[in-house]
Amino acid sequence: MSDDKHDDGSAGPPGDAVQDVTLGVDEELRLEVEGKNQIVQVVMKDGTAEIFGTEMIKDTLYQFGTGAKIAVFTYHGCVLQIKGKADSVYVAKETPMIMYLNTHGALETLRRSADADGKRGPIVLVVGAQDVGKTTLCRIIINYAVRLGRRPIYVDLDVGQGSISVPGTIGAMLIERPASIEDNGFVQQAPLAYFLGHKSPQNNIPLYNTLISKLAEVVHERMESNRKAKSSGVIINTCGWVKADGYKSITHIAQAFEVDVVLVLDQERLYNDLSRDLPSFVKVVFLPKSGGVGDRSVSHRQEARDSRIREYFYGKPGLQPFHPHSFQVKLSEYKIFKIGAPAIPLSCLPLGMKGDETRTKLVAVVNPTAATLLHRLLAISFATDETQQDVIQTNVAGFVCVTDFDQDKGKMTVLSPQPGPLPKTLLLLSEIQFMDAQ
Ligand SMILES: Nc1ncnc2c1ncn2[C@@H]1O[C@H](COP(=O)(O)OP(=O)(O)OP(=O)(O)O)[C@@H](O)[C@H]1O
Repeated sequence: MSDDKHDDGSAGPPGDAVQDVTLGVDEELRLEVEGKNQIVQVVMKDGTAEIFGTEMIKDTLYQFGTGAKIAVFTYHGCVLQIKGKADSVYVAKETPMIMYLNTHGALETLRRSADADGKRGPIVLVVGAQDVGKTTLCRIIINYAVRLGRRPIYVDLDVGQGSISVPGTIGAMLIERPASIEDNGFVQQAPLAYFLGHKSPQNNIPLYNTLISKLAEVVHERMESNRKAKSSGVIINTCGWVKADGYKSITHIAQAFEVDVVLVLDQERLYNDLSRDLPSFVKVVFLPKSGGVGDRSVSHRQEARDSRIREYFYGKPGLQPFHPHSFQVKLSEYKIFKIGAPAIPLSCLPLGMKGDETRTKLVAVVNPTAATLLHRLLAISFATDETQQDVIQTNVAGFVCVTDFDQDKGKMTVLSPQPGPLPKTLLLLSEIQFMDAQ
């Protein structure tokens, strides 16, 4: 790596170091930005390169802010210019990218035969422990498919990070163009989101499994109604919950979505267990993780969750900002529910009732207090009647955050992406909190 400083007058904080980096065939530059308010700029000056499957455009400036952890990979070699102070910048010669590309090639073969036979394209499940690069692998193979003109459906079941809506939801969306490099994700067009209300599926497993079955049903319907989506198939991202109930949940997902291919990242035991337990027509494939993916601490995950919610309301930092609205709503005009009564010992349940049933029960939040609502996210449900079945199995329109509560006046102030009034009157209380410190 050469490290020559120069001052060409282009964008970037003055006085920052400029590095020119030449990458050879199949090499990757890994870059991490940790410091507060730090920005690193990357320009590809020559050759070809991509960031998690999205092609970089020559002589275009890409900016990465605090928390960015990216890899610029090249199949044919390139020259990059990096400006600004990154906390870690290094070139890796060993990457699993060729294996990921081959996986894409195999999926593309399945898509081609689906096209020819008028059948469904591959339904692919990506599994592995936490922090092995599942979301990144999904992004790479979706980008490769979209670059060939495919329109796959992306399903995100990772409630902890919630890349399709906010944390605490699972969802799906049709992908029509590659992920944005700077926005660090796919453009959200009419995403379909279902409400769990917890940051981990373990907090309400029966509800999580019910939502998965419902989402699978809707995704299958959407595939049938869109020829291109049908042959392009589905890519499903999961959370890193792989043991005991987590393993059962993976097999439930595989069954509900009628998965054809499972990509197991990094864990041989999981690969062996799934190869043994899933039907023989399901192809289970083991893939190594990238050396660039590192473990994230609990606090780092919490920060990632907070910044995902902040982005939902305010947009990505440093990029085109959103302008959320803040307004008061009268509590008497809305009905607030939470899903799931506390678990009751089996011996105390009425005859014939299963323990699981209490966990999907709709519980009205009557006379809420500041302690119940303040800083909580509320989902706005599209449900048209207040039956448990309808509310649980209906997708949500979006979210607001309660920023103030006036018990005497019976009003709360909400932060909302849209101006008031709220489009629906049925609200669902999430356990997830957000401190609006803009
Ligand atoms: N090759 C790479 N080089 C550097 N950073 C990478 C690379 N691949 C992925 N990352 C970064 O590693 C972090 C974790 O990756 P990712 O979110 O894909 O893991 P995950 O398994 O989905 O995590 P989770 O368990 O939270 O679902 C992300 O910030 C991602 O940008």
